[in-house]
Amino acid sequence: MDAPDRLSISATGLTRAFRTGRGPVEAVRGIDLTVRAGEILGLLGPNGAGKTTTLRMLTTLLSPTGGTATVAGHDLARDPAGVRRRTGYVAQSGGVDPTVSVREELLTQARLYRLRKAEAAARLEELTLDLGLTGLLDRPCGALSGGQRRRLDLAMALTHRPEVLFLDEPTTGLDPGSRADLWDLLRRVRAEWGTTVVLTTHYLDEADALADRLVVVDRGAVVAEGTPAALKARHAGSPDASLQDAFLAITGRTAAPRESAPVAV
Ligand SMILES: Nc1ncnc2c1ncn2[C@@H]1O[C@H](COP(=O)(O)OP(=O)(O)OP(=O)(O)O)[C@@H](O)[C@H]1O
Repeated sequence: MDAPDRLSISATGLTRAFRTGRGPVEAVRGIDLTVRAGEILGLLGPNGAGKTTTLRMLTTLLSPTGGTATVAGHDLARDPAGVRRRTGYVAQSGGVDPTVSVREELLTQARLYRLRKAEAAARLEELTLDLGLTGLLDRPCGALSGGQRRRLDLAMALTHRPEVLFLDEPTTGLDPGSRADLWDLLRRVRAEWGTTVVLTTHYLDEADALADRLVVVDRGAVVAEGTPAALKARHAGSPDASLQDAFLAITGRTAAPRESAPVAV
């Protein structure tokens, strides 16, 4: 595996403002971030904190309006193609074609990354086994369950063996069993390939169980960072306290996703 101190991501003053009809929105205001190779980093924050905007910048989908970053050894502004070659991204809602089979979708992805035919077939077999997609290859993507669909999204993002994998709320909407399966998968990907993983989540149990280190973002800026135990000790009084309490102390809000807001009956 990589030397422990090698950095996969180093961002300084990363900023993104949007112009809107109601004036400028500063979605991300000067985020500094370092992620070590092989680390699993959890990006937490209340709704609208700037997590997705940060991931979209680090994956080259959105240009920063300020700041610099190096991702997997490539400069974000000077070499976006280099960044794209070495990173994978699972967005909140992946764009697979519901009518196309899982096999076809994976092979198309392999072609997009210019894998040769034999290489693509070998990678397909490997990813199918690793991500538990055996038996699903001839199914249309639209017929997959939520958990199966996330595994396909993950397989697609891993097709080109990226050094860094970005995941935006990968387990939102999954049942507890499928969530735990995905955590195991991510741990396995990291262990086998040394992949660096950066994920956003609103589930604090997930952040606690999976992430080596957490960065809490609020109103576009980093407001706390550390291991789950360190954040609990520093902000909730004890390493055995709950991450919910630490998050509440840091941001003044709960981490609940928008759709889980209480519904009046
Ligand atoms: N294209 C855009 N145009 C205008 N404002 C935007 C745009 N994209 C994001 N924003 C705003 O930037 C802020 C940060 O949004 P972002 O989606 O990054 O937050 P988030 O932390 O991912 O939130 P959530 O947890 O709800 O997904 C929000 O106020 C959002 O409304």
